[in-house]
Amino acid sequence: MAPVPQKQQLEGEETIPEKDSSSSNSHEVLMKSKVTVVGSGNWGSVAAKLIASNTIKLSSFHDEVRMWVFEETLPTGEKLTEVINRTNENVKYLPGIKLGKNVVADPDLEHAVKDASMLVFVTPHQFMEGICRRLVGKIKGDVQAISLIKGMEVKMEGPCMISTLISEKLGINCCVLMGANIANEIAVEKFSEATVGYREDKEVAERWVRLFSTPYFLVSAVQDVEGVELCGTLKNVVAIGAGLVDGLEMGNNTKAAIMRIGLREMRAFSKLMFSSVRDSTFFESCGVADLITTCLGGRNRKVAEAFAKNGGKRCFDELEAELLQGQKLQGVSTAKEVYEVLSHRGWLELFPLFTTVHEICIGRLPPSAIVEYSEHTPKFSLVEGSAQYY
Ligand SMILES: NC(=O)C1=CN([C@@H]2O[C@H](COP(=O)(O)OP(=O)(O)OC[C@H]3O[C@@H](n4cnc5c(N)ncnc54)[C@H](O)[C@@H]3O)[C@@H](O)[C@H]2O)C=CC1
Ligand SMILES: O=C(CO)COP(=O)(O)O
Repeated sequence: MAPVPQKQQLEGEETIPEKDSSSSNSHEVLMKSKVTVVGSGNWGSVAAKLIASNTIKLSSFHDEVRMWVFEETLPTGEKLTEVINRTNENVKYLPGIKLGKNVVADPDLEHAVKDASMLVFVTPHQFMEGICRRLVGKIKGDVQAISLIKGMEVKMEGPCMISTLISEKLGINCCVLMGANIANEIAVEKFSEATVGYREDKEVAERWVRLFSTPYFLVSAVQDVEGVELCGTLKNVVAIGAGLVDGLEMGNNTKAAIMRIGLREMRAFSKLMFSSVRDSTFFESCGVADLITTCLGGRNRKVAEAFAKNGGKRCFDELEAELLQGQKLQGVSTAKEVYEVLSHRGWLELFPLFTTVHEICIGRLPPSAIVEYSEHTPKFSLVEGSAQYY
Protein backbone atom coordinates (compact mmCIF):
# COMPACT_ATOMS: atom_id res chain seq x y z
CA MET A 1 0.00 0.00 0.00
CA ALA A 2 1.37 3.45 -0.87
CA PRO A 3 2.36 5.55 2.14
CA VAL A 4 -0.24 8.13 3.06
CA PRO A 5 1.00 11.65 3.74
CA GLN A 6 0.80 12.51 7.40
CA LYS A 7 -1.36 15.38 8.51
CA GLN A 8 0.43 18.28 10.11
CA GLN A 9 0.25 17.89 13.87
CA LEU A 10 -1.28 20.78 15.75
CA GLU A 11 -0.10 21.84 19.17
CA GLY A 12 -1.54 19.65 21.93
CA GLU A 13 -2.84 16.96 19.59
CA GLU A 14 -1.83 13.33 19.86
CA THR A 15 -0.86 11.30 16.82
CA ILE A 16 -1.14 7.57 16.94
CA PRO A 17 -1.41 4.73 14.45
CA GLU A 18 -4.77 3.07 13.77
CA LYS A 19 -5.59 0.28 16.25
CA ASP A 20 -7.08 -1.92 13.61
CA SER A 21 -5.32 -2.77 10.38
CA SER A 22 -8.70 -3.43 8.75
CA SER A 23 -9.60 0.25 9.09
CA SER A 24 -9.74 2.27 5.89
CA ASN A 25 -6.08 3.23 6.15
CA SER A 26 -3.90 1.27 8.51
CA HIS A 27 -0.83 3.49 8.17
CA GLU A 28 -2.76 6.68 8.50
CA VAL A 29 -1.76 8.84 11.40
CA LEU A 30 -4.61 10.99 12.55
CA MET A 31 -5.47 13.39 15.31
CA LYS A 32 -7.43 11.68 18.03
CA SER A 33 -11.03 12.85 18.09
CA LYS A 34 -13.45 12.76 20.96
CA VAL A 35 -17.04 12.07 19.94
CA THR A 36 -20.21 13.19 21.70
CA VAL A 37 -23.68 12.18 20.57
CA VAL A 38 -26.27 14.83 21.40
CA GLY A 39 -29.48 12.83 21.69
CA SER A 40 -30.40 9.38 22.90
CA GLY A 41 -33.76 8.44 21.41
CA ASN A 42 -34.34 5.43 19.19
CA TRP A 43 -31.94 6.47 16.39
CA GLY A 44 -29.66 8.41 18.73
CA SER A 45 -28.99 5.24 20.73
CA VAL A 46 -28.31 3.18 17.59
CA ALA A 47 -25.99 5.91 16.29
CA ALA A 48 -24.06 5.79 19.59
CA LYS A 49 -23.78 1.99 19.25
CA LEU A 50 -22.50 2.22 15.67
CA ILE A 51 -19.98 4.90 16.56
CA ALA A 52 -18.80 3.14 19.71
CA SER A 53 -18.11 -0.05 17.77
CA ASN A 54 -15.72 2.01 15.61
CA THR A 55 -14.06 4.30 18.15
CA ILE A 56 -12.91 1.23 20.05
CA LYS A 57 -11.23 -0.10 16.89
CA LEU A 58 -9.85 3.05 15.30
CA SER A 59 -7.04 4.82 17.07
CA SER A 60 -7.85 8.16 15.50
CA PHE A 61 -10.78 8.35 17.93
CA HIS A 62 -10.94 8.20 21.71
CA ASP A 63 -12.64 4.99 22.81
CA GLU A 64 -15.26 6.69 24.94
CA VAL A 65 -18.41 8.00 23.29
CA ARG A 66 -20.37 10.39 25.45
CA MET A 67 -24.13 10.42 24.85
CA TRP A 68 -26.20 13.33 26.12
CA VAL A 69 -29.48 12.07 27.53
CA PHE A 70 -32.51 14.28 28.08
CA GLU A 71 -32.95 13.05 31.63
CA GLU A 72 -36.16 11.42 32.73
CA THR A 73 -37.34 9.32 35.63
CA LEU A 74 -38.46 5.81 34.76
CA PRO A 75 -41.56 4.16 36.31
CA THR A 76 -39.12 2.30 38.64
CA GLY A 77 -38.09 5.68 40.09
CA GLU A 78 -34.57 5.40 38.63
CA LYS A 79 -32.98 8.00 36.36
CA LEU A 80 -32.64 6.94 32.72
CA THR A 81 -28.93 7.83 32.59
CA GLU A 82 -28.20 5.72 35.68
CA VAL A 83 -29.92 2.71 34.15
CA ILE A 84 -28.11 3.17 30.80
CA ASN A 85 -24.75 3.35 32.55
CA ARG A 86 -25.53 0.34 34.77
CA THR A 87 -27.07 -1.95 32.13
CA ASN A 88 -25.44 -0.56 28.95
CA GLU A 89 -28.94 -0.40 27.44
CA ASN A 90 -31.30 2.46 26.71
CA VAL A 91 -34.21 0.62 28.32
CA LYS A 92 -36.75 3.22 27.22
CA TYR A 93 -35.84 4.03 23.62
CA LEU A 94 -33.87 0.95 22.50
CA PRO A 95 -34.59 -1.91 24.91
CA GLY A 96 -32.73 -5.19 24.54
CA ILE A 97 -29.69 -3.76 22.71
CA LYS A 98 -26.25 -3.34 24.29
CA LEU A 99 -24.78 -0.01 23.29
CA GLY A 100 -21.13 -0.89 23.93
CA LYS A 101 -19.26 -0.49 27.19
CA ASN A 102 -17.55 2.65 25.90
CA VAL A 103 -20.84 4.56 25.65
CA VAL A 104 -21.33 6.84 28.66
CA ALA A 105 -24.71 8.46 29.24
CA ASP A 106 -24.48 12.03 30.52
CA PRO A 107 -27.50 14.11 31.61
CA ASP A 108 -25.46 17.34 31.65
CA LEU A 109 -25.46 18.82 28.14
CA GLU A 110 -22.62 21.28 28.73
CA HIS A 111 -20.46 18.65 30.38
CA ALA A 112 -21.17 16.15 27.60
CA VAL A 113 -19.94 18.46 24.82
CA LYS A 114 -17.13 20.26 26.66
CA ASP A 115 -14.18 18.21 25.38
CA ALA A 116 -15.72 16.92 22.15
CA SER A 117 -14.06 17.54 18.81
CA MET A 118 -16.83 15.74 16.86
CA LEU A 119 -20.49 16.37 17.70
CA VAL A 120 -23.26 14.14 16.40
CA PHE A 121 -26.67 15.80 16.65
CA VAL A 122 -29.60 13.39 16.71
CA THR A 123 -32.67 14.67 18.55
CA PRO A 124 -36.20 15.27 17.28
CA HIS A 125 -35.90 18.48 15.26
CA GLN A 126 -38.26 20.56 17.39
CA PHE A 127 -35.74 20.58 20.28
CA MET A 128 -32.71 21.74 18.34
CA GLU A 129 -33.20 25.48 18.56
CA GLY A 130 -33.24 25.29 22.38
CA ILE A 131 -30.28 22.91 22.43
CA CYS A 132 -28.22 25.22 20.20
CA ARG A 133 -29.03 28.18 22.45
CA ARG A 134 -27.70 26.23 25.43
CA LEU A 135 -24.52 25.31 23.56
CA VAL A 136 -23.44 28.78 22.49
CA GLY A 137 -19.98 29.41 23.96
CA LYS A 138 -19.87 25.92 25.48
CA ILE A 139 -18.09 23.97 22.73
CA LYS A 140 -14.52 23.94 21.47
CA GLY A 141 -13.81 26.32 18.58
CA ASP A 142 -12.54 23.72 16.11
CA VAL A 143 -15.31 21.18 16.58
CA GLN A 144 -16.87 19.41 13.59
CA ALA A 145 -20.57 18.53 13.62
CA ILE A 146 -22.92 16.22 11.80
CA SER A 147 -26.71 16.21 11.93
CA LEU A 148 -28.75 13.00 11.70
CA ILE A 149 -31.92 15.01 12.29
CA LYS A 150 -34.72 14.86 9.74
CA GLY A 151 -36.61 18.14 9.89
CA MET A 152 -36.40 21.88 9.40
CA GLU A 153 -37.35 25.15 11.03
CA VAL A 154 -39.33 27.90 9.34
CA LYS A 155 -38.15 31.46 9.92
CA MET A 156 -39.49 34.78 8.65
CA GLU A 157 -36.90 34.62 5.86
CA GLY A 158 -37.93 31.09 4.83
CA PRO A 159 -36.93 27.52 5.66
CA CYS A 160 -33.84 26.84 7.71
CA MET A 161 -32.35 23.36 7.59
CA ILE A 162 -31.20 21.94 10.93
CA SER A 163 -27.57 21.71 9.78
CA THR A 164 -27.73 25.43 8.93
CA LEU A 165 -29.25 26.20 12.31
CA ILE A 166 -26.35 24.34 13.98
CA SER A 167 -23.75 26.04 11.77
CA GLU A 168 -25.16 29.51 12.25
CA LYS A 169 -25.90 29.34 15.98
CA LEU A 170 -22.64 27.62 16.93
CA GLY A 171 -20.32 28.90 14.20
CA ILE A 172 -19.20 25.42 13.19
CA ASN A 173 -19.15 23.31 10.05
CA CYS A 174 -22.01 20.79 9.94
CA CYS A 175 -22.37 17.79 7.63
CA VAL A 176 -25.49 15.58 7.53
CA LEU A 177 -26.09 11.84 7.53
CA MET A 178 -29.42 10.54 6.20
CA GLY A 179 -30.56 7.27 4.67
CA ALA A 180 -32.92 4.32 4.67
CA ASN A 181 -32.27 3.75 8.32
CA ILE A 182 -35.10 2.38 10.44
CA ALA A 183 -33.20 2.40 13.73
CA ASN A 184 -34.55 -0.88 15.14
CA GLU A 185 -33.28 -2.79 12.08
CA ILE A 186 -29.78 -1.30 12.29
CA ALA A 187 -29.75 -2.03 16.03
CA VAL A 188 -29.84 -5.75 15.22
CA GLU A 189 -27.21 -5.25 12.53
CA LYS A 190 -29.32 -5.82 9.43
CA PHE A 191 -27.59 -4.45 6.32
CA SER A 192 -28.39 -0.91 5.24
CA GLU A 193 -26.83 2.13 3.56
CA ALA A 194 -26.57 5.80 4.42
CA THR A 195 -25.47 9.04 2.78
CA VAL A 196 -23.25 11.74 4.24
CA GLY A 197 -23.83 15.18 2.72
CA TYR A 198 -20.96 17.65 2.92
CA ARG A 199 -20.37 21.20 1.77
CA GLU A 200 -16.70 21.57 0.82
CA ASP A 201 -14.31 19.61 2.97
CA LYS A 202 -14.13 16.09 1.58
CA GLU A 203 -11.58 15.06 4.20
CA VAL A 204 -14.02 15.90 6.98
CA ALA A 205 -16.75 13.94 5.18
CA GLU A 206 -14.42 10.95 4.92
CA ARG A 207 -13.78 11.11 8.64
CA TRP A 208 -17.54 10.94 9.28
CA VAL A 209 -17.81 8.02 6.85
CA ARG A 210 -15.08 6.17 8.79
CA LEU A 211 -16.77 6.89 12.10
CA PHE A 212 -20.11 5.41 11.01
CA SER A 213 -19.21 2.65 8.54
CA THR A 214 -19.47 -0.99 9.56
CA PRO A 215 -19.86 -4.11 7.41
CA TYR A 216 -23.63 -3.86 7.90
CA PHE A 217 -23.84 -0.05 7.59
CA LEU A 218 -22.43 1.19 4.30
CA VAL A 219 -21.91 4.94 4.15
CA SER A 220 -21.02 7.05 1.13
CA ALA A 221 -20.54 10.80 0.81
CA VAL A 222 -21.96 13.33 -1.65
CA GLN A 223 -21.26 17.05 -1.94
CA ASP A 224 -24.85 18.18 -1.48
CA VAL A 225 -25.77 18.98 2.13
CA GLU A 226 -29.11 20.57 1.29
CA GLY A 227 -30.15 17.81 -1.11
CA VAL A 228 -29.38 15.05 1.39
CA GLU A 229 -31.05 16.88 4.27
CA LEU A 230 -34.16 17.82 2.32
CA CYS A 231 -34.58 14.21 1.18
CA GLY A 232 -34.51 13.02 4.80
CA THR A 233 -36.84 15.79 5.90
CA LEU A 234 -39.48 15.74 3.17
CA LYS A 235 -39.93 11.97 2.92
CA ASN A 236 -41.57 12.11 6.37
CA VAL A 237 -44.44 14.10 4.84
CA VAL A 238 -44.86 11.52 2.08
CA ALA A 239 -44.77 8.75 4.72
CA ILE A 240 -47.80 10.35 6.41
CA GLY A 241 -49.58 10.09 3.03
CA ALA A 242 -48.55 6.43 2.70
CA GLY A 243 -49.84 5.69 6.21
CA LEU A 244 -53.19 7.29 5.41
CA VAL A 245 -53.45 5.05 2.34
CA ASP A 246 -52.69 2.02 4.52
CA GLY A 247 -55.30 3.06 7.08
CA LEU A 248 -57.87 3.39 4.30
CA GLU A 249 -56.80 -0.04 2.97
CA MET A 250 -56.31 1.29 -0.53
CA GLY A 251 -53.60 -1.14 -1.51
CA ASN A 252 -50.13 -1.15 -2.98
CA ASN A 253 -50.79 0.64 -6.27
CA THR A 254 -52.20 3.65 -4.45
CA LYS A 255 -49.31 3.68 -2.03
CA ALA A 256 -46.82 3.48 -4.89
CA ALA A 257 -48.60 6.41 -6.55
CA ILE A 258 -48.28 8.46 -3.36
CA MET A 259 -44.57 7.61 -3.19
CA ARG A 260 -43.99 8.56 -6.83
CA ILE A 261 -45.87 11.86 -6.56
CA GLY A 262 -44.16 12.48 -3.25
CA LEU A 263 -40.72 11.95 -4.73
CA ARG A 264 -41.50 14.45 -7.49
CA GLU A 265 -42.64 17.02 -4.95
CA MET A 266 -39.55 16.35 -2.81
CA ARG A 267 -37.31 17.04 -5.76
CA ALA A 268 -39.26 20.09 -6.92
CA PHE A 269 -39.36 21.64 -3.45
CA SER A 270 -35.67 20.97 -2.83
CA LYS A 271 -34.63 22.52 -6.14
CA LEU A 272 -36.84 25.54 -5.65
CA MET A 273 -35.28 26.10 -2.24
CA PHE A 274 -31.67 25.42 -3.28
CA SER A 275 -30.70 25.47 -6.94
CA SER A 276 -27.51 23.58 -6.00
CA VAL A 277 -29.46 20.39 -5.16
CA ARG A 278 -28.44 17.55 -7.46
CA ASP A 279 -30.81 15.11 -9.15
CA SER A 280 -28.38 12.27 -8.43
CA THR A 281 -28.87 12.76 -4.67
CA PHE A 282 -32.41 11.42 -5.01
CA PHE A 283 -30.97 8.08 -6.12
CA GLU A 284 -28.76 7.75 -3.04
CA SER A 285 -29.83 5.98 0.14
CA CYS A 286 -31.04 9.33 1.52
CA GLY A 287 -33.45 9.69 -1.41
CA VAL A 288 -35.59 7.01 -2.92
CA ALA A 289 -34.41 4.29 -0.52
CA ASP A 290 -35.34 6.26 2.60
CA LEU A 291 -38.66 7.19 1.04
CA ILE A 292 -39.45 3.52 0.43
CA THR A 293 -38.42 2.20 3.84
CA THR A 294 -40.25 4.95 5.73
CA CYS A 295 -43.42 4.47 3.69
CA LEU A 296 -43.24 0.73 4.39
CA GLY A 297 -42.08 0.53 7.99
CA GLY A 298 -41.62 3.90 9.66
CA ARG A 299 -43.30 5.54 12.64
CA ASN A 300 -44.86 8.34 10.56
CA ARG A 301 -46.56 5.69 8.44
CA LYS A 302 -47.72 3.78 11.49
CA VAL A 303 -49.32 6.73 13.28
CA ALA A 304 -50.92 8.04 10.06
CA GLU A 305 -52.43 4.60 9.47
CA ALA A 306 -54.02 4.72 12.94
CA PHE A 307 -55.23 8.28 12.26
CA ALA A 308 -57.02 7.16 9.08
CA LYS A 309 -58.43 4.03 10.73
CA ASN A 310 -59.99 6.31 13.35
CA GLY A 311 -61.49 8.48 10.61
CA GLY A 312 -59.35 11.43 11.71
CA LYS A 313 -61.24 11.61 15.02
CA ARG A 314 -58.19 11.15 17.25
CA CYS A 315 -55.46 13.70 16.77
CA PHE A 316 -51.85 12.89 15.86
CA ASP A 317 -50.49 14.04 19.24
CA GLU A 318 -52.72 11.58 21.09
CA LEU A 319 -51.92 8.70 18.73
CA GLU A 320 -48.19 9.51 18.85
CA ALA A 321 -48.17 9.35 22.64
CA GLU A 322 -50.12 6.08 22.64
CA LEU A 323 -48.28 4.27 19.85
CA LEU A 324 -44.72 5.59 20.19
CA GLN A 325 -44.41 5.97 23.98
CA GLY A 326 -42.04 8.89 24.07
CA GLN A 327 -40.61 8.62 20.55
CA LYS A 328 -41.46 11.56 18.32
CA LEU A 329 -43.01 11.98 14.88
CA GLN A 330 -41.40 14.46 12.53
CA GLY A 331 -43.77 14.28 9.55
CA VAL A 332 -46.73 16.19 10.99
CA SER A 333 -44.68 19.22 12.03
CA THR A 334 -42.65 19.06 8.82
CA ALA A 335 -45.90 19.07 6.78
CA LYS A 336 -46.89 22.25 8.64
CA GLU A 337 -43.48 23.83 8.08
CA VAL A 338 -43.54 22.98 4.36
CA TYR A 339 -47.10 24.33 4.12
CA GLU A 340 -46.01 27.64 5.67
CA VAL A 341 -43.23 27.99 3.12
CA LEU A 342 -45.52 27.09 0.20
CA SER A 343 -48.29 29.34 1.39
CA HIS A 344 -45.92 32.28 1.93
CA ARG A 345 -44.58 31.91 -1.62
CA GLY A 346 -47.94 31.23 -3.26
CA TRP A 347 -46.94 27.72 -4.31
CA LEU A 348 -49.62 25.63 -2.56
CA GLU A 349 -51.20 24.54 -5.83
CA LEU A 350 -47.89 23.30 -7.17
CA PHE A 351 -47.52 20.84 -4.30
CA PRO A 352 -50.88 19.10 -3.91
CA LEU A 353 -49.58 16.13 -1.96
CA PHE A 354 -47.63 18.15 0.61
CA THR A 355 -50.55 20.58 0.92
CA THR A 356 -53.18 17.86 1.29
CA VAL A 357 -51.17 15.95 3.90
CA HIS A 358 -51.00 19.05 6.10
CA GLU A 359 -54.68 19.84 5.66
CA ILE A 360 -55.57 16.27 6.65
CA CYS A 361 -53.25 16.41 9.68
CA ILE A 362 -54.97 19.53 11.04
CA GLY A 363 -58.47 18.14 10.36
CA ARG A 364 -59.36 20.56 7.55
CA LEU A 365 -59.74 17.64 5.14
CA PRO A 366 -60.75 14.01 5.84
CA PRO A 367 -58.12 11.23 5.50
CA SER A 368 -59.78 10.12 2.23
CA ALA A 369 -58.75 13.45 0.65
CA ILE A 370 -55.32 11.94 0.13
CA VAL A 371 -56.70 10.57 -3.16
CA GLU A 372 -59.68 12.85 -3.77
CA TYR A 373 -59.62 15.86 -5.97
CA SER A 374 -62.42 18.37 -5.61
CA GLU A 375 -62.82 22.06 -6.15
CA HIS A 376 -61.24 22.58 -2.75
CA THR A 377 -58.18 20.39 -3.10
CA PRO A 378 -55.27 21.10 -5.41
CA LYS A 379 -55.06 19.04 -8.54
CA PHE A 380 -52.13 16.88 -9.43
CA SER A 381 -52.40 18.13 -13.02
CA LEU A 382 -51.21 21.50 -11.78
CA VAL A 383 -47.94 19.88 -10.89
CA GLU A 384 -47.76 18.26 -14.29
CA GLY A 385 -48.40 21.66 -15.81
CA SER A 386 -45.56 23.21 -13.88
CA ALA A 387 -42.84 21.20 -15.50
CA GLN A 388 -40.42 24.06 -15.27
CA TYR A 389 -40.09 23.30 -11.59
CA TYR A 390 -39.16 19.68 -12.20
N1 LIG B 1 -35.84 6.30 14.81
C1 LIG B 1 -35.47 6.12 13.55
O1 LIG B 1 -35.64 5.01 12.96
C2 LIG B 1 -34.79 7.22 12.81
C3 LIG B 1 -34.84 8.55 13.23
N2 LIG B 1 -34.21 9.52 12.51
C4 LIG B 1 -34.25 10.92 12.91
O2 LIG B 1 -33.42 11.12 14.06
C5 LIG B 1 -33.92 12.18 14.86
C6 LIG B 1 -34.02 11.69 16.30
O3 LIG B 1 -34.89 10.59 16.35
P1 LIG B 1 -34.82 9.47 17.47
O4 LIG B 1 -33.45 9.31 17.98
O5 LIG B 1 -35.50 8.28 16.89
O6 LIG B 1 -35.67 10.10 18.68
P2 LIG B 1 -37.05 9.61 19.27
O7 LIG B 1 -38.15 9.75 18.33
O8 LIG B 1 -36.84 8.29 19.90
O9 LIG B 1 -37.32 10.81 20.32
C7 LIG B 1 -37.29 10.77 21.61
C8 LIG B 1 -36.09 11.54 22.15
O10 LIG B 1 -36.43 12.90 22.39
C9 LIG B 1 -35.97 13.25 23.69
N3 LIG B 1 -36.67 14.40 24.21
C10 LIG B 1 -37.94 14.46 24.67
N4 LIG B 1 -38.21 15.71 25.09
C11 LIG B 1 -37.10 16.45 24.88
C12 LIG B 1 -36.74 17.80 25.08
N5 LIG B 1 -37.61 18.66 25.59
N6 LIG B 1 -35.52 18.20 24.73
C13 LIG B 1 -34.63 17.36 24.17
N7 LIG B 1 -34.88 16.06 23.96
C14 LIG B 1 -36.11 15.61 24.31
C15 LIG B 1 -36.17 11.99 24.47
O11 LIG B 1 -35.43 12.01 25.65
C16 LIG B 1 -35.65 10.96 23.49
O12 LIG B 1 -34.27 10.85 23.54
C17 LIG B 1 -35.26 12.59 14.24
O13 LIG B 1 -35.08 13.73 13.44
C18 LIG B 1 -35.63 11.41 13.35
O14 LIG B 1 -36.39 11.79 12.22
C19 LIG B 1 -33.48 9.23 11.40
C20 LIG B 1 -33.36 7.94 10.97
C21 LIG B 1 -34.02 6.85 11.62
O1 LIG C 1 -36.15 8.15 9.04
C1 LIG C 1 -36.46 7.00 9.23
C2 LIG C 1 -35.92 5.87 8.48
O2 LIG C 1 -34.83 6.24 7.68
C3 LIG C 1 -37.46 6.69 10.28
O3 LIG C 1 -38.69 7.20 9.91
P1 LIG C 1 -39.84 7.31 10.97
O4 LIG C 1 -39.52 8.46 11.87
O5 LIG C 1 -41.10 7.47 10.20
O6 LIG C 1 -39.83 6.00 11.75
